[in-house]
Amino acid sequence: MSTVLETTGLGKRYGGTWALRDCTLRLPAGRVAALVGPNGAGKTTLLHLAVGLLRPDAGTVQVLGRTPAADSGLLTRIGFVAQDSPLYPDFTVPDLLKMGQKLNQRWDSEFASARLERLRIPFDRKVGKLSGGQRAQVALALALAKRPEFLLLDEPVASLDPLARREFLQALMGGVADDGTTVLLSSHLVADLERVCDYLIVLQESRVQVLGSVDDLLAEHQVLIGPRRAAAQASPAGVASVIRESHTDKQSTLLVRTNGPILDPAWTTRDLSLEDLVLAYLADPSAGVLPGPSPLGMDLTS
Ligand SMILES: Nc1ncnc2c1ncn2[C@@H]1O[C@H](COP(=O)(O)OP(=O)(O)OP(=O)(O)O)[C@@H](O)[C@H]1O
Repeated sequence: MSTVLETTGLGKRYGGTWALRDCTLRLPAGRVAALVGPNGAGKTTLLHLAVGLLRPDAGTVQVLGRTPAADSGLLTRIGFVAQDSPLYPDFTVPDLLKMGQKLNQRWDSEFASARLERLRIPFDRKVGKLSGGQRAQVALALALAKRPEFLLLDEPVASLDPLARREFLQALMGGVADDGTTVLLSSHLVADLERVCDYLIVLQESRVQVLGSVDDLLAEHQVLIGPRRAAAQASPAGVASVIRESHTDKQSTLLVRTNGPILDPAWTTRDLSLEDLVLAYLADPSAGVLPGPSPLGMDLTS
């Protein structure tokens, strides 16, 4: 399977502080990847390195087999919606559509106009006078109209109301499904991402903490509910590591990474949501799932 984004030991430093460090990851083509992590984890830095707005201080980054920042031809093949959807404030939507047409060979003007008309975005008003959510919709329409091979979005839904958020993500999926576009989408709204993303990258403290296909990650994690266990007690067979645990007087609830089936009848098992998984890892910066020979023999990178 071809690779759209590949980083090796990638790092970016501001003064003496690393904004992103030792970042090694591979995003296969056709994936819709969620990029999550707490404030300041390095998400925007990674996206800016990938689109060539920043140059690495360590390691390498390759997008579609090329080096961003050194290859301006790459810009015609990628779409980027930056945080807060910056657009020329004095331009109207038709101005932006005209500019997009001039600058992009594969530009789909009809798609962008139809989409923005359907969303009732005012065409006669300067975009600086649109609401934050309307600007986000304009920015997405412009990015999709490029028909990019790789689309990167930095917190695109943060300013949208819940209904608009759902519509935005549906439009995103509709817009990319036919073309097989690879998407990398940063957001704090993990529950929303669960519906649309099939790949997960968690950054924490400027490093990659979790990386892999959502299906594989959910398959190898489970919630176990059983009798209250003592602090030093061994985990049941099939548990590779306990990511998070909570206890009542009589009962323990463990979120675990497995390396085999849990057959001990004392424990009831339950699947977990992507949000549960992400929150558990974020709560424990020392835990991590990175590609390599996995306990279940799954290749987390494909
Ligand atoms: N221009 C800059 N100068 C100095 N430090 C910076 C600069 N940009 C980012 N940083 C620092 O780099 C780290 C990573 O920032 P980044 O914006 O990549 O995080 P983020 O995960 O996108 O955060 P958020 O979720 O808040 O948007 C932070 O500690 C931030 O303060």
